[in-house]
Amino acid sequence: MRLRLAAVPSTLRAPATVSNSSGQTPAVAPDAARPFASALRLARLIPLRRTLLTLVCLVLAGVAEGVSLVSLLPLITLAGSGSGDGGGAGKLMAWLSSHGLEPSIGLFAGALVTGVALKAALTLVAMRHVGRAIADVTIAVRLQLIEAVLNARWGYYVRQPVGRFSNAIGGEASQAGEAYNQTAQFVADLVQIATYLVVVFFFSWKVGLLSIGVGLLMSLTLNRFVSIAKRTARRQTRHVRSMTAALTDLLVGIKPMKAMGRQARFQSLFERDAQAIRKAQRKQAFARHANKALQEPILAVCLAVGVYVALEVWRMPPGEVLVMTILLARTVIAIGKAQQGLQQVRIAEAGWHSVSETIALAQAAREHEHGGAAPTFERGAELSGVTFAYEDSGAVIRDVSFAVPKGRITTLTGSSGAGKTTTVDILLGLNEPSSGEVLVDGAPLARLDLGAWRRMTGYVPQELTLFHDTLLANVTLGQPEFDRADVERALEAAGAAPFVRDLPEGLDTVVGERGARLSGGQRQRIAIARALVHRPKLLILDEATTALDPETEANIVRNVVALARSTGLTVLAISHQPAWAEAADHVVHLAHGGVARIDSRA
Ligand SMILES: Nc1ncnc2c1ncn2[C@@H]1O[C@H](COP(=O)(O)OP(=O)(O)OP(=O)(O)O)[C@@H](O)[C@H]1O
Repeated sequence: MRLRLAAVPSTLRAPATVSNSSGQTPAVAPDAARPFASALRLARLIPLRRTLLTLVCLVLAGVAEGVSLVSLLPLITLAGSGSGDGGGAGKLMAWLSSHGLEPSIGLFAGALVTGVALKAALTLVAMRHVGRAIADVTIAVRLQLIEAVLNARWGYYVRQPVGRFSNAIGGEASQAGEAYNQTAQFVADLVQIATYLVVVFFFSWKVGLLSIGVGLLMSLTLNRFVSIAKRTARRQTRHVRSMTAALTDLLVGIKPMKAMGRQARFQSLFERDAQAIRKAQRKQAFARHANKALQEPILAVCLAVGVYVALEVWRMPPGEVLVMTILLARTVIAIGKAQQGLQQVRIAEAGWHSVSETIALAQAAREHEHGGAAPTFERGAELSGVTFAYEDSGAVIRDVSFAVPKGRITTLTGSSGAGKTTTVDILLGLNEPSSGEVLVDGAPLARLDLGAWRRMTGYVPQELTLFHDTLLANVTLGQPEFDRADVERALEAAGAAPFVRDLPEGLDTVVGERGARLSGGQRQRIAIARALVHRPKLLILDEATTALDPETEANIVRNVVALARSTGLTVLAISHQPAWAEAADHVVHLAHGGVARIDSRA
């Protein structure tokens, strides 16, 4: 089954950037100022062997290209004059002769062709590894994000706009792969430049220095466009993230807006982001083209100066000057290509930085579910003197104490905002009390295995969400250990069996986006079945029957009471409905954040 990440509460207008609970960007957030830092962090996501193999292939490709370049000068010299001279070509031919290799056009032409062919083959192998690495990086980032997000504390979800995750898992994760790709290309460009420089220095240190000077001049002149591309890419990523978050929120709550004909108003919300994205894209395109376009004039000027200096000042032989010109041109072109590559790295990094910030924030909010003692549930649970305050607010509940005895039905009631849901969240360990404690069979929840405790419970929230999937998958939550018989038993207890039987496709009916193809009451009954299918020891219902007619509600209450009496199921129901108060063994009245009174059945 394909269940999506559960929708979580979010604000309509998402902030463009987020911080952790203390308002700080976490220490693990990427530092874009350090060159190659991002590439190293990306490389850690894939096997080291692959990165090393890629680097080795690139370096060997550089050596092969060096061999072909070194062969070029004597080849031209031999073709022109038939003999070597006192320059670099002459030295090379003398060295070859002293090692028993007779310099000839055939030898150098063979070396040239072999070098070029080897370079092409090795580059192909390197890029094949890069291709695999891109796929590995992208999937590793996605899995890391999913793992981090699913294991974060409850408070984290409340603060995050859900669209941030959709954006991160899609476009931004792909950009992480692209950042790796561009960095690999950039490294290949650097190896090529190094090869050219070695060859140039081999023939003439003066031309070597000239090449470095030209390269530096080109880098300094064009670096501004790299910075512009980096800045605009980051701005674009931020606004796309903000836009996606806002649109996701809007779509989740589109029904009332459509019903009231107010959706058009919200279009203006996207205007600011759309304008900012347009501006950033324009600037980025300009920076990319300017970087490319300015390289040719710089190259032409440098070549003209270089040829003039070589011929008129250094009085180099014309054959050698011709080869040097070729080498200088290729070096400068390679530097220009590397400059463009760096620009692409900076652009792709923006998405990678954004997704890694999302991962870092989720990891910083990691919940440690496991590690404590395995809980038992023989006597029941208890809140003992619990006080709790949300961030930046006063205490929502104060000194709350009551028991949820095993096999009994406890109803929690109180006015809106009294703190009922907050209390249940504390019982489930979703929120930690500021003082006081939750006890399960007398053991503090803080010392128990939270995951095991939660697996003992069935929970139906106030704002329930069904997934765009079949009824079967919605009840089992995709867990294969539950068969159709388990699901039918749960549907029966939840009072959903009759309407499911009437559906043409029964359990295989797809319920639509957030269960939109079912009525509110039908959705509630499916959610109750979902909470019962794994035979929990504690069933928590947060206003779970509010959408039902009194008869259907009474039927469900009867079923749940029968389950409690026959199986020892413990029930905690938040409800204002008389049916739950009448069925309860204990009714806990919350008022102004405290327990006003507890009514117990004689
Ligand atoms: N995530 C949150 N951050 C800050 N304040 C919150 C948060 N959730 C709830 N509150 C506040 O805590 C108080 C109690 O909310 P809670 O949802 O527990 O009330 P309730 O009794 O369940 O209300 P209702 O019957 O309306 O569902 C309210 O004042 C609410 O505004």
